[in-house]
Parts: sequence; structure tokens; C-alpha cells
Amino acid sequence: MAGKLVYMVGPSGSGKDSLLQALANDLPHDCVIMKRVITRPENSPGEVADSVSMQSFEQIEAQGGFAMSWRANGLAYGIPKDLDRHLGEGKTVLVNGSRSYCTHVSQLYPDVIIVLVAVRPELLRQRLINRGRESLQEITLRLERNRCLEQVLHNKLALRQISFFLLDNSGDLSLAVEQLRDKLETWCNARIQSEKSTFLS
Ligand SMILES: Nc1ncnc2c1ncn2[C@@H]1O[C@H](COP(=O)(O)OP(=O)(O)O)[C@@H](O)[C@H]1O
Ligand SMILES: O=P(O)(O)OC[C@H]1O[C@H](OP(=O)(O)OP(=O)(O)O)[C@H](O)[C@@H]1O
Repeated sequence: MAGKLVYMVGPSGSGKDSLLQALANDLPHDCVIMKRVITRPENSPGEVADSVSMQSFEQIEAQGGFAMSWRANGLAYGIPKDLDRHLGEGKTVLVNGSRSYCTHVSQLYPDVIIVLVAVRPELLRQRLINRGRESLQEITLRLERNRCLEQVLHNKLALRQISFFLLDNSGDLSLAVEQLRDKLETWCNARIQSEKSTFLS
């Protein structure tokens, strides 16, 4: 039984991590959220991740310990191989992902659903400042990266006909969480239905 990969992307500060953290408290049945391995210092505010040195990261990567890995913002990010086990068990698996890695992911996992988290641009800077994880200089670089990536991503998804679900998180977080939860239920049910009909045919 094959599960479903849900790859969440969006500008830095759009709320990917907040959405995933909120969902974690009330996850739909058979859904899993992957914890990432990141070369970010331990105890950084925000996302709960496994912090490792660049040397350890490269070792895990070389030994094939990641289902996927990428570099951005001066950091390295890895998704442990457990991802494939969860998918094999028929789970719906959520990953906090990178816009620049979307097309690669769609080659590795053709059934992937991309969730594109969006937020009104004027809110982004303030949200990043409030989060207090990056310096002002780093925040400026992330906002610049957002500007560069936005159009490229839309073009890439359209060109390769990769479908995505646009999730607006400009309003209250709970509204976006509710919307995402509903979508997850729909995707899970659609998968179960299609498995039933394959089994019956
Ligand atoms: N809907 C929202 N309303 C207000 N603040 C939010 C909302 N969603 C997220 N935030 C805040 O914005 C900041 C960035 O969110 P985060 O989840 O870290 O984004 P990302 O993981 O996409 O970079 C955090 O401080 C978070 O608490
Ligand atoms: O290619 P991009 O879409 O820009 O994404 C690059 C990386 O930035 C984000 O991680 P991180 O948690 O470091 O940043 P964020 O929480 O500020 O998005 C995202 O999850 C990717 O790992």
C-alpha cells in the first residue's frame, strides 16, 4: 500500500513550521510529520529538529540515511529514510520542504502533493522579526530569496504540470490549520477509495 507525500513549501516566515506544529496536536489518522535533520544550532527558536554538525550531516548523507536532502540559507536539511517506510505503510507524510527542491521531489515521488503556503508580503518581514531566530541581515537575505524564488517556482510547477494546493496563512493561524486538516482528510479518503476500487476491479 503506497502512502502520500505532502511537501509543504513557501516563503521563509509564511508559517510552514507553525502549521505543522499546530497540526501535530491533532493529526488526522494515518498522518505523520517528519522531523528534519538540520545543521542549525541546537535550541534555536521555532522548529523542533535534530541538530547536527555539517560533518555528521555529510556522513549520514553519504551513508544513504536521507530520503532527501538539500542546502539553503547556509544550512543543510535532511529528511530521514523513515519517510519511505511510512509511505510504504500507506501513511500520509508531511514534510517541511524547499521551493527550489520541488521539481526534484516530484521526480523522486511523482504522486507528491505540493502545499504552497502563502502570506501577504507586507506581513512576512514582521513575522520573521517576531520569530527572532535570524539576524536582521539574515532576514533581509531570506526576503530577497523569496522574491527571486516566487516567480521561478510558479513557472516550474506550471511547466512540469505539478499540481499544488495554495494555502493562505495571512489570517489567523487556526483558520489555515483547519483548511489544511480538511485537505489532508480529503486526500487520505481519496487514496483509500482508490485503493478499494483497485482491489475490487
Ligand atoms: N497566521 C499567523 N498569524 C500570525 N503569526 C504567525 C502566523 N503563522 C505563523 N506566524 C508566526 O510567524 C513566524 C514565522 O512562522 P514559521 O512557522 O516559523 O514560518 P516558516 O516555517 O514558514 O518560516 C513565527 O513567529 C510564527 O509564530
Ligand atoms: O528553497 P526555499 O523554499 O527558500 O526553502 C529553503 C529552506 O528554508 C526553509 O527552512 P528554514 O526552516 O530554515 O526556514 P524558514 O522556517 O524560515 O522557512 C525551508 O523549509 C527549506 O528547508
